[in-house]
Order: sequence, then C-alpha cells, then structure tokens
Amino acid sequence: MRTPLLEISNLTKQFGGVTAVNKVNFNVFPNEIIAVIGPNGAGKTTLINMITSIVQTSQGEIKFSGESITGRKTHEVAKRGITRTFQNLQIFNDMTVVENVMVGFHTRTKSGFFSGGFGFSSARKDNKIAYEKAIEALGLVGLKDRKDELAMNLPYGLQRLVEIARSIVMEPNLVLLDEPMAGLNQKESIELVRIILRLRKRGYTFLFVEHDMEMVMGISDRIIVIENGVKIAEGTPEEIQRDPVVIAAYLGEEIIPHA
Ligand SMILES: Nc1ncnc2c1ncn2[C@@H]1O[C@H](COP(=O)(O)OP(=O)(O)OP(=O)(O)O)[C@@H](O)[C@H]1O
Repeated sequence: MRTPLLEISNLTKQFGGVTAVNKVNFNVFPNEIIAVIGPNGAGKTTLINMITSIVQTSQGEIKFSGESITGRKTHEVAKRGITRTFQNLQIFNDMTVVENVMVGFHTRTKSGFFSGGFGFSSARKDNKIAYEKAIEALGLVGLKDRKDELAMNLPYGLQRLVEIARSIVMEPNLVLLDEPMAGLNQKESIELVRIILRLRKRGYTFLFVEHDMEMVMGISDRIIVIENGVKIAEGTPEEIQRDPVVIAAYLGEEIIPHA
C-alpha cells in the first residue's frame, strides 16, 4: 500500500462561534495533484492555513511523511518541505526577479537573506547556492531570461510564476497553491497549467485551492469538495462532475467546464 505524504485527520477549526473547517479527512500521496474546491467561505484557505500552521487547529491531526506536524511553527513546517503561495501576490516590488525567488531559499537557511551583504563567509556561500537554485527554479517556470528585471515591471501573470519559482526553490516535498489562477488571463492560465504539469513530471506534489473549474477538472488526480467546512465529496474529476451532492452544493453553478 502507498504511504501518504500528507494525512489530514478529523481537522477542525473554530473561529469563535464559526466552524470554518469541520472534521475534514483526506490524504495526499506523493506526486499527486489534488484540488480543494467549494463555494466562497467554505473553509478552503483555512485548511491550507492550518497545514502551514498560519492558523492553529482546534482539533484533529496533520501528518506529514508519517509524522505529526500539528501545532508546529510555520518555519518548522517549511523546513520539512511544505511551501505555499498565497491568494494575493506576495512579490517584493523593489527586488529583481531572481532576488524574489532567492527569498524562498533563505527562509530555510541559517544566515538569512539580508545578512548576505556583510561578507560572512557562510552567508556568502548560502547566497551563491541560493542564486544558483533560484536560476534553476526560474528555468523551470520559463523566466530565466527575465531574472534581472525588477519584479514589479513584469505582467501580473509572470509575477505569479515568480511566486511559483520561489515556492519550489528549496525543492519542497509538497507545494500548496491558494487560487493560483486568480487574475490570470487565458494565455497565462494555460501556461501555468503547463508549468504545474511539468513540475509534477519532475516529482513535485501539489495541493491547491481553486475556483477555475476548467483547470481543476483538467489537471487534478483527485478533488476534495468542501461546503460549510465539511468535506462533502472526494473523487476523480469525472466522479465529482456527476456527483449529485456536489451539483446541489454549487446550486446549479457551472462545475462542468465548457468544452
Ligand atoms: N481569522 C478569521 N477569523 C474569523 N473568521 C474567519 C477567519 N478566517 C476565516 N474565517 C471564516 O471562516 C470561514 C471560512 O473562510 P475561508 O477563507 O477559509 O473560506 P474559503 O473557502 O477559502 O473562501 P474563498 O473561496 O472565498 O476564499 C468563513 O466563514 C470566514 O468568514
């Protein structure tokens, strides 16, 4: 039997009287692409925030590579190889593209990004490795040629790719993406899908939250559907598209993408 990379058991989050996530269970296996979908306010971001320890769980357990990571500090979770992107772009406008990606490396090294200029030899060595890794990551998202441009001068869709490059610079075991397609035009969306599939071929595992059903149905191995904090369905894209419970939850909204 395959061993899950991520095991979510009975996961629950209460914000005061609101149960944002309610006894959710699912697994993610290595090299899978798993989508989490659900109407607005369903609890999707809260779920990702609990996995990365930005939000503390009220109940339940998160295991990663067989070990509990429930209640760990965010940097400890990152150290174990879980990275993420956010719903809103987190780009440092006054840094170049490659520097933006290097930030993802330094979150996990001892010296830290901003000590690089002081000439400490370990920091300098870290910086060299970070630069090389960042260039490699930029190559994977097709942005190597833009490495020296200020990130703010890139179009929105390419800034999103800078974030993806930053999230993979440390070669993580699991990448969490929170609405990666938000704000992208059609050409950019197609490119992002291509990149995610390319990264999967290189061994990456993705868990992502998304409203773009065309992407979700086209790219996911399995889909987890959440409504009002509760998992109401889990299955392949085909299973989810014909699940009456899911169709009812979306109240007739289009969950089957247009051809
Ligand atoms: N920090 C918080 N304090 C109080 N309530 C919160 C907090 N964060 C989220 N909630 C509530 O938890 C519920 C789930 O929110 P969440 O953002 O996880 O949903 P979502 O599925 O990601 O929504 P969307 O698709 O609109 O991004 C909502 O009712 C929201 O108002």
